[in-house]
Amino acid sequence: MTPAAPETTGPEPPGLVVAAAILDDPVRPRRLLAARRSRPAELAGRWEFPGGKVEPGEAPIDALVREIVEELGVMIELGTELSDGTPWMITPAWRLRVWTATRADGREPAPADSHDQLRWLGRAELATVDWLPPDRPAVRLLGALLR
Ligand SMILES: Nc1nc2c([nH]c(=O)n2[C@H]2C[C@H](O)[C@@H](COP(=O)(O)OP(=O)(O)OP(=O)(O)O)O2)c(=O)[nH]1
Repeated sequence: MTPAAPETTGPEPPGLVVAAAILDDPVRPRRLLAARRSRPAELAGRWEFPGGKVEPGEAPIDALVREIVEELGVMIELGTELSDGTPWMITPAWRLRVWTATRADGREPAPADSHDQLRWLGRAELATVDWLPPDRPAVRLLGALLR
């Protein structure tokens, strides 16, 4: 019988990417904010939910609020988690969690370094941008949420 491998040599747990599906209104959402990546080269031009990687020791929700301030210059208030306990796979090493959100201050989101374009998409426009593949299940759920 092969002895069990010591736990310390087990695979690393996947890292977590957190992202926000920012809606124009918390009660009657009609539009979703999509962001076009400006980097790295292999992802530039693809559309996503703004967000980023959770740092070691950081709570996912804190990471998400931090990333949105850095990337768009706005404070958000989080709604429900679309991934609902089952993060979506990005690669074997990375998982994606997505929350709905709305703006908590009166500011209009503006792209910094990570994105070169933002677009508020209505339900009928959701399929008009080239979403990163891991985002597509969330985009489908949002299609049912928008009026
Ligand atoms: N931010 C974001 N990343 C996504 C989404 N969907 C998806 O597959 N990803 C992938 C793209 C990247 O490989 C990875 C996130 O990397 P990132 O570059 O946004 O993270 P970060 O801001 O923390 O930047 P860094 O530490 O890599 O410089 O997850 C999404 O909706 N939002």
